[in-house]
Amino acid sequence: MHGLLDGKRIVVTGAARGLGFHFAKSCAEQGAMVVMCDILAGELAESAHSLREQGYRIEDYVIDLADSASIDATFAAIAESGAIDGLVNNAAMATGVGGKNMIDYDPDLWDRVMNVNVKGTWLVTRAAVPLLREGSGIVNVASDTALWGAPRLMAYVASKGAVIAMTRSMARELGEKRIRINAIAPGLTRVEATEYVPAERHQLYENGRALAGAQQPEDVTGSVLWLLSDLSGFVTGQLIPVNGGFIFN
Ligand SMILES: NC(=O)C1=CN([C@@H]2O[C@H](COP(=O)(O)OP(=O)(O)OC[C@H]3O[C@@H](n4cnc5c(N)ncnc54)[C@H](O)[C@@H]3O)[C@@H](O)[C@H]2O)C=CC1
Ligand SMILES: Cc1ncc2c(c1O)C(=O)OC2
Repeated sequence: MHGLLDGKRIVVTGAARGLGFHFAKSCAEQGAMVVMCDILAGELAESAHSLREQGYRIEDYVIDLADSASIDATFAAIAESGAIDGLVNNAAMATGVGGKNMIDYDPDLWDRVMNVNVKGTWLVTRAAVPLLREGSGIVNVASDTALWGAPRLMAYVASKGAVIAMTRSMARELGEKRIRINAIAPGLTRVEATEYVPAERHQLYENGRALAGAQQPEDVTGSVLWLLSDLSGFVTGQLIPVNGGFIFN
């Protein structure tokens, strides 16, 4: 069996559910050993167990991106079993952060969203870098809402814009270590976290795509696998929208 990620050890944050779970699973299917991290301890244990039952090599760690001590402790534990070959910065506050316009938005929620989505991505990347082998790839999961400016989702949109900009800056620094870092910008994808999104919003996306219709997690995994693999070995600092060709204006 030859997989795109044979023998690589890949860390995926936010892997208990949603897109992160699909990224973890597809990395495992491509031959990787996967380190699944999430704040949801119970769901993480169940998800890791379900993949182990399918014969995959999975480690799982509880982590809180809002707590730098938790991040450093998790990566110290990961380091005990050796180096890593890739990282997917997928965890983010993506649920319960929208629906309010900018006038009514709660400043404390703004702080939490920025803290987890932006600072958390930096702190995780910082903790991972000493463990990453030369040639490794990092994938930051942004969102196409940052490209077209989804309304009533302001803090989230701002946080993803920051992730995109941070990716470009980090690429220049990490290039010195021969580590690549890129971002993807998925469109609205059908997962538990987006079930609350009103039907009209789903319709707007689905009708606005060059490839019309619903976006599933399976539509996003290929881009992550490619960016983690040696096939993208000269690609860094880039943003790849993975949204079926959503038309922005
Ligand atoms: N579903 C969608 O339509 C889209 C999602 N995205 C992005 O994809 C990524 C995954 O989101 P979904 O699967 O949709 O949502 P989700 O809410 O199911 O997944 C997010 C995961 O991150 C974890 N997480 C949240 N806060 C954390 C913290 N402080 N520490 C550690 N883990 C934490 C959650 O427990 C959860 O498992 C996010 O970065 C999201 O912004 C981007 C574009 C579209
Ligand atoms: C929470 C949330 N709500 C709506 C949307 C997204 C999202 O993550 C997204 O990325 O595109 C639209």
